[in-house]
Order: sequence, then structure tokens, then C-alpha cells
Amino acid sequence: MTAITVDIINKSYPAAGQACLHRAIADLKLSLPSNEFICLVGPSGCGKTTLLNIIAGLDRDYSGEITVEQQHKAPKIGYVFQNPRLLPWRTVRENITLTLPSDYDPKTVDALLETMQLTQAQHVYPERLSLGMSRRVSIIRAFAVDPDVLLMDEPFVSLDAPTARQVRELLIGLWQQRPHTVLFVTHDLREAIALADRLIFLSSPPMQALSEIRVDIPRNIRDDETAIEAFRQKLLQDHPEIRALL
Ligand SMILES: Nc1ncnc2c1ncn2[C@@H]1O[C@H](COP(=O)(O)OP(=O)(O)OP(=O)(O)O)[C@@H](O)[C@H]1O
Repeated sequence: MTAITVDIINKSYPAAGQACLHRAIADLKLSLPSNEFICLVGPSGCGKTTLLNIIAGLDRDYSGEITVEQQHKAPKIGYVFQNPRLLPWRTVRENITLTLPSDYDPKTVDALLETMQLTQAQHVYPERLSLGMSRRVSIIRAFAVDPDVLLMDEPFVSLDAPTARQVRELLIGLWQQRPHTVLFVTHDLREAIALADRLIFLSSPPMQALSEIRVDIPRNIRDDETAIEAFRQKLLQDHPEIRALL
């Protein structure tokens, strides 16, 4: 089943200091399958955040069409930003439950907190959290709404390597318990290989999809850095066009 169909004919921004427009996305067509973990990899400025904002419905100033398969009356989109965007005057638990309907099941939140190893921290305020913990809270908040699609925009950027690895493993544990269609943006090819069912490589503006590759490393050895590195080397060998994007 297809979860998201993207057909963007044109997305432009006003070009700084010029009368003309800067074309960010042109004739981009993607068909993204349900319940897959999809990583979007592309150079800085190629339009990845723009694409996520359009899919999320935050940016409607484009020509084309986006279709999101939905299980609810209106499509529910979870969005994890680079900045966790937690409300400082709310506890961890309150930040998670703030956007949930009034009849939400507290046991679901308990289970999410437990899977992300935050049960002990649920009543503290964000200023007491490390960046890795704040990122985990923002991931729970996105999963808690049971989204049709989960968008993640470089959520592990600026974490040190061991913390990024820990949060990545917790995220995959959560996703395996509650499969969702995930669109995850990253610059880091190793991170993408460790996470993804499918990699989509995007070119510089105007953005276009350059290659689409399935990652066939079994999930139970995705923490094996040798397997990840071997896949990366072969990928770059078989698809030299990708090198220019990294
Ligand atoms: N509000 C805006 N006004 C004008 N130009 C913009 C605006 N937002 C983005 N752009 C331009 O559109 C292009 C795509 O930007 P976008 O942030 O989507 O790229 P990105 O791939 O997410 O970048 P990065 O990986 O660095 O976060 C860039 O050239 C950027 O300068």
C-alpha cells in the first residue's frame, strides 16, 4: 500500500535581493509505501525541510498534489523537528499529553515512556533534561498521536555518537512495536543505513529524486558497524552518483 504520494510540479521561494524566484523543488514524484522507514538523504539546502513542510501541510504555497493515506477522518501527521520544541513550563509527561484528546489512554503514554527509558524523568521540567532526553520526549510526543505519517527532520543532529546511537536504537524499538510510515531526513549515510528500509537520495535545487535503494541488512544486525560500513562501501561503488550528494 502507498502511504504518501508526492507530485510537486513547482515550489519556489523569493530569491534574496533579486526580483526572480528561487526554484527549490521541480517535478518531484515519489510514491512512498506504508509502514516503511524511509530515509531522505541529500545535500544541505536541497529542499528536504521544504518537502517535509509541504507533506505536513505547513506550506501550501506550491503547485502539485500530496496524498496521504489516512486511517483517521483527517490525516494525522507527527513531526519531530531538529529542535525538540518542548514547553519549558510543562513537565515531560505534560509536554507529551498536551496535544492528545481528553480521552487518551494514560497506559499508552506509560508504555511509550518506558520504551524510551524516560519513566523516571516524566515529572521533571525540560531544563533538567539532556539533549538526548529532550529528543526522546519529542519522539514520544510524535508517536503518542498515532500518526498516519511520522516526519523526522534530522532529529539526532548535534548529539554525540554514543547518544545518537542509543536514541536511534530506542527509536527503532519503538517503531517495531508500533509500525508507522516514517520519513526521516539525515545527512549521515551511516545513520540512514542503520535505520532505513528504503533510502531516497535527493539532488541539489531544484530537488529531484536521484536514486532509491532498499536496505536489505537484517534488522537484528543493524547495530553491527561492520555490516553498515560494508553496505555503505558497496552502495557508493554501485551508485557513484551518490558521492556528490554527501
Ligand atoms: N523561507 C524561505 N525563503 C527563501 N528561501 C528559502 C526559505 N526556506 C528555504 N529556502 C531556500 O530553499 C532551499 C531549500 O531549503 P531547505 O531548508 O528546504 O533545504 P534542506 O535540504 O532542508 O537544508 P538543510 O539540510 O541545510 O537543513 C534553500 O536554497 C533555502 O535557502
